Parts: sequence; structure tokens; C-alpha cells
Amino acid sequence: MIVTIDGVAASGKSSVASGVARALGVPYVSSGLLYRAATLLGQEAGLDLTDAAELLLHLRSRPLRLEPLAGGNRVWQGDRDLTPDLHASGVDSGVSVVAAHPDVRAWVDGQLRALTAPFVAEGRDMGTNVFPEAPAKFYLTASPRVRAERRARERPEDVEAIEAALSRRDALDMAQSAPAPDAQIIDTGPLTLDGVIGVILAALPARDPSASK
Ligand SMILES: Nc1ncnc2c1ncn2[C@@H]1O[C@H](COP(=O)(O)OP(=O)(O)O)[C@@H](O)[C@H]1O
Ligand SMILES: Nc1ccn([C@H]2C[C@H](O)[C@@H](COP(=O)(O)OP(=O)(O)O)O2)c(=O)n1
Repeated sequence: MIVTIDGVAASGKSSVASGVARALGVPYVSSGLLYRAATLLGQEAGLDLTDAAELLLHLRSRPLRLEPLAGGNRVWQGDRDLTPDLHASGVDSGVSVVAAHPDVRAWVDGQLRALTAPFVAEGRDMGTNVFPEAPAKFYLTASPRVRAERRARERPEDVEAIEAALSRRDALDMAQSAPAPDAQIIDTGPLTLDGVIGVILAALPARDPSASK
């Protein structure tokens, strides 16, 4: 079975996906890390991030590998682990430009669709575009202030600056961030992390662990 968890920035997608995946005993797949890795590598190479053709040429010259583990995903380029650099503020501010390119989206989607189910996939368009056939879809929301307060516990910037950056990214990512019509929308604001995970586990269809989708 594939479970999709989409939602706005810092709504809890990766923490919730990790918890759901652990409970199910399957990996989770963090699609945003591939967009972040593309951004990091483009920035490190001094590329113009608005030039998708140049960026894709660069990405294809040394392929990336997403390692989808239940406890946390990692992205590798050869034997370099890119993961620790993927949540830098510089990547945050460049990633929406990279994620807006249709050819970059096709490059990410191809890597995701090549993965073997079962897994929990999180991002923006997992339930709408990448895995529309998934039998269980969720969409996480929370107010910009709640999300900024959560992120402020992980990063050195102040809440106001984080909230402004999140709202800016929400607007830039809007095109690919609509909930699937068959997704259950969960406002995570009033819930704990375990509370959100519990809502999702309770809503899952009865599952056959040997099923592939
Ligand atoms: N319901 C919740 N209540 C409190 N904190 C939460 C909740 N959901 C997520 N968090 C915290 O918010 C932060 C952002 O979550 P994260 O999973 O990184 O979001 P996303 O993947 O959507 O960017 C993490 O520190 C996480 O532990
Ligand atoms: N399926 C996806 C996943 C992420 N993206 C884009 C949108 C986001 O700004 C970036 C980073 O996504 P990520 O989920 O890692 O970021 P947040 O934790 O939500 O801040 O990538 C996307 O367009 N489609």
C-alpha cells in the first residue's frame, strides 16, 4: 500500500510520515529532499536556478540517490551524504524556484515512481500527481504562526523571520500544493505529533501487508 501525506511547509509532514511508517513497518519517502538536493547542488555549482536545462544537465552528470528509511531519509551523491546541508536557509529560499520547473518535477517524479511499495510518501503532490492511485491520502495544515513556532525550535532565526519565509514559500509553491480531492485534511495546530499520527493510523483502510499498492 502507498499512503500519501501532503501539506504546506513545516506542517509536520516528515515527522508524521516517519511516525506512520514506523507504525506500519515500512519506509517513508521524503520527496522534498530531492528538490532540496537539486537546489543545493545548483547553488554550489554557481548555476542560475531559473535555467532548468542547465540544472538538469548538472544533476544528470552525477546522479543522486534517495535512501528512504523509516527513521529518516538521506540523499547521497556518490559517497557524499548531502542530507545535513539540505535544510540550510539558503536552500529554503532557492528551492521553490527549482521546484517550479516542469522538467525538474519530471526528474523527481521518475525517481519516486521507481521505488518499490509499500511506503509512506510525503510532499506537495504525492496524492494528486505522483501516486494518484494511492488508497489512503492525507493533507496537513496549520497556521503560518504555529508552523513558524515549530520551526523556530529547530533553527536559529526568530519566529517573525521564519513565518515570513514560510508564507512566501507557501505562495510560490501554491501551484503544486492543492490537496487531492480524496485526501483527508488534518489541521495539526491543535494536535500533538502523536495525535496526528494516531488520526492517520485510525483512518487507514484494513491492510494486506503483502499488497504492493
Ligand atoms: N502536531 C504537532 N505538534 C507539535 N509539533 C509538531 C507537530 N507536528 C510537527 N511538529 C514539529 O514541527 C516541526 C516541523 O515538522 P516537519 O515534520 O519537519 O514538517 P514538514 O516536513 O512539513 O516540513 C518538527 O520539529 C516537528 O516535530
Ligand atoms: N512533492 C513536492 C515536495 C516538495 N516540493 C517543494 C516545495 C518546497 O518548498 C520544497 C521543499 O519541500 P520540503 O517538504 O522539504 O519542505 P518543507 O519541510 O515543507 O519546508 O520542495 C514540491 O514542490 N513538491
